[in-house]
Amino acid sequence: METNITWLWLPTVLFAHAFAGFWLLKTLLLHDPQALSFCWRRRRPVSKSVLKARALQKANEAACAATADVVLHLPKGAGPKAPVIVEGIDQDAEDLDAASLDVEAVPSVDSLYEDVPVPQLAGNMRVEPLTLEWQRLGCSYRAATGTKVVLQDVYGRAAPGEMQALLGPSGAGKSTLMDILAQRKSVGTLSGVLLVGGRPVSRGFIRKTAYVPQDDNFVPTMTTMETMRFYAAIILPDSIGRAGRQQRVEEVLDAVGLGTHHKTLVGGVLPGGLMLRGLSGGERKRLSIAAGILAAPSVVYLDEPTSGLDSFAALTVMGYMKRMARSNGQIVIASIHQPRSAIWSMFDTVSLLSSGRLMYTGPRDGLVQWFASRGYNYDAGLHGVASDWALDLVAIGFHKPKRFYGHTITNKEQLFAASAAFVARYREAAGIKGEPQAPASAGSIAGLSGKLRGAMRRSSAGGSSRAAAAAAAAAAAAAAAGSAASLAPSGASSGSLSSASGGDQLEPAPAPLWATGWWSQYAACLGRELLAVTRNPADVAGRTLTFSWVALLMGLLYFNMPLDASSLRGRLNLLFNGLVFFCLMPYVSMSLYTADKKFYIADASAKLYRAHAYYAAKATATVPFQVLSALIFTFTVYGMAGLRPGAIHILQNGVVTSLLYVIAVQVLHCCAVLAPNQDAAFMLSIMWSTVQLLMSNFFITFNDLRFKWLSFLRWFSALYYAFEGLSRVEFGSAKFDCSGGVDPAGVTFLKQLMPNSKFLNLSAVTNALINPGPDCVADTDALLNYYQFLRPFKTTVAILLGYWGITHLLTYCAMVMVARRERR
Ligand SMILES: Nc1ncnc2c1ncn2[C@@H]1O[C@H](COP(=O)(O)OP(=O)(O)OP(=O)(O)O)[C@@H](O)[C@H]1O
Repeated sequence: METNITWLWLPTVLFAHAFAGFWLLKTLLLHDPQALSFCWRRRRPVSKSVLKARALQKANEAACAATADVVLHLPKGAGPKAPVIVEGIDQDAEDLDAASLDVEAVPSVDSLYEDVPVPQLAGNMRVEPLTLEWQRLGCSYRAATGTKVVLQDVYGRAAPGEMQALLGPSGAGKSTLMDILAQRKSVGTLSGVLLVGGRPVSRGFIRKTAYVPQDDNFVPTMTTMETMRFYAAIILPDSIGRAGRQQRVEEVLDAVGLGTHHKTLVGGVLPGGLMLRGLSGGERKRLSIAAGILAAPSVVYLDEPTSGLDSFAALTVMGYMKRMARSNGQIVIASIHQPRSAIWSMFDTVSLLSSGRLMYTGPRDGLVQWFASRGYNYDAGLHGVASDWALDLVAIGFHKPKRFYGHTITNKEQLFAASAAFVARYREAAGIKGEPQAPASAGSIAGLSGKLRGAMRRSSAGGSSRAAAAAAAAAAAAAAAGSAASLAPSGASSGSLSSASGGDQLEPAPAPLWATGWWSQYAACLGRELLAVTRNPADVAGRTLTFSWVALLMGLLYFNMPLDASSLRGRLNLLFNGLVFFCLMPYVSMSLYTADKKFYIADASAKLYRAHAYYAAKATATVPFQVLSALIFTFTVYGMAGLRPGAIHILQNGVVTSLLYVIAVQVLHCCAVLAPNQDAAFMLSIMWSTVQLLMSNFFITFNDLRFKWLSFLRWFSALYYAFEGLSRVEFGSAKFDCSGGVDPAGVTFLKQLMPNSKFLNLSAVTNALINPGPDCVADTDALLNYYQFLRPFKTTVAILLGYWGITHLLTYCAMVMVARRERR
């Protein structure tokens, strides 16, 4: 007798393959739009925006090529000291390079990049020029060996239109300082004062800043345009409107030279290890910058913007930033290693750190003068670019040949003495009274903003006046440089915002913490999640196929089970095996869950969106696909094996299996968030899975437990509840025909197992077992009683729903907690 339900499993299998094929094809076409060109040959019209972008790109390249010419075209026979003949040099660059390179000049940024467009601000967007000032900043961590001070007594200031370099050897504290300034620091004991426009920094200040990290946080399967639209939807205010957002995105992409790459995938390594071709390293960096400047921030922090770029790409990126800062009155603070001379000349001011101490802060050309006043002399012919020399000077722990370095800093004592001298000079010139900052003690680890705000309140109570702070900083910098140079950077002061960089502080307008509402954030995150899951071949498409193929295998093994008592064991085994598969299958996606965590932490540190908006979007985007996969598996196996007929039973089976699968996914996701790394996440998950299997009541019934009290573990086994639910659906109030009797092979086995049983050897007994009669009926409620599966189906579903809800709650709390703890 045919028991398999063809109308159920065959369409399910066909649908699964068509569904997975659809997403795979879409992904293929995204990677290679010409992949199906053998099917049709049609030239796609080039859109107006792409044509415009191509023209701009050409202009950009021409400007950059001109740069290359200027720098490379030395007069014939020119030696290292021969003058370079260029036109249009900038006075600052000339001063610097005369001193540092012993060449006449490096061309000015303005002359190099005058043709490169700086994006106009869309609609009613405007940059709010702000001054930034920090005093006595400190940071320490609790370590096994005691308190580890990584930043101490750091001062500085930045004015609108200024580009400031953060220099220092590895481990000097540059990233720590930048994290504090960008309000991203969430670990460690922090101290000091951060003033914006002379006022204590407020929560909303982060909306006026952009932090461009060294490693970006883009979804590899999204195009540049989709990526920018996501950021636009999150960080541009709702009032700009859809058209305004699109205009701004196009402008910024054009400006950073990505106007012709709207449809290029970002690319990179997908969670799971698949490598996607996409943007080059330099293009990714430009995309990071584009995302950073989208909302016209007042302050842009760049964490090592040139790392990983070739020197030409580095020059292009920094040249663009310089022009943007100057044109829009934005502050750019960039941590940087070994800038080439042309890039070094772009910086207006410098902060030099070493071992967490401030070695210098002030105008770029005051750096050499300050150290010269301390007896550390710079020889341009010998030492190269001044920044390289300064880095060498403050690096300790290495052998420094005297012939090359002359008088230099070689140990901590000398380093701390030089730092103390600079800080004392700075404080004296700024009129800052009181003791210098003591090392931040290892107190409780607090969130950055709370800690800083606390510190700022104390500072305000101390009567620090805004005007005095500004004037003091300027005076200090001038004094520190030992020259008449003012803090106002030459570039900024010559620009339209010169007044802003003088003594008057620009006060910030209050800003809300979030640029957009909950729904806008939810919609943007949902769109991004959908693109991420549907375009990753290992996600939706790969999982659908895996579910379908495993189901086909399982269905073939149990194909067409007879609808009588002889199939009872097979049915029970099949139900259990299917549930085990649902518990194990989420392991294949562990890399996706750990990648999600990394993504969220990075976005949370930039305060891009509300945690609940993100979480709700993630669940909305992923749960339907999870349920679909579970149903594809269930319907295929159910139909092929021929489980209990009836639509209601099929539906109830699907509800339970889907619930178990989403629970298993959620538990593994939670483990990935809680665990410090993927290995630990696997360990946690395996502990959970072991409890699921052992406490399912299948391998060992609770009645058979040696230590009965251990049966409390069943409350943690979602597999147990699901098994109970499925058993009730399959066997509840069912009557199975048993007229076929017990399999004769089984009876023979019993006889061999118990050779002394006289009763079994009676032929009447054997016959009764093999031929129990035509009216034999097996009441499967006895089976349910044996396993103590007595709960009503609805109760089981309610318990599974509650279990799922709790796992979501745990994951959400863990995610928020982890994001608070670690930001990088
Ligand atoms: N969470 C932490 N716990 C303990 N020490 C830390 C922590 N984060 C950073 N540090 C230490 O703080 C010091 C400064 O680190 P930071 O990353 O700011 O330096 P950096 O100048 O940016 O270095 P690099 O140029 O190599 O990136 C380093 O010694 C680093 O080991």
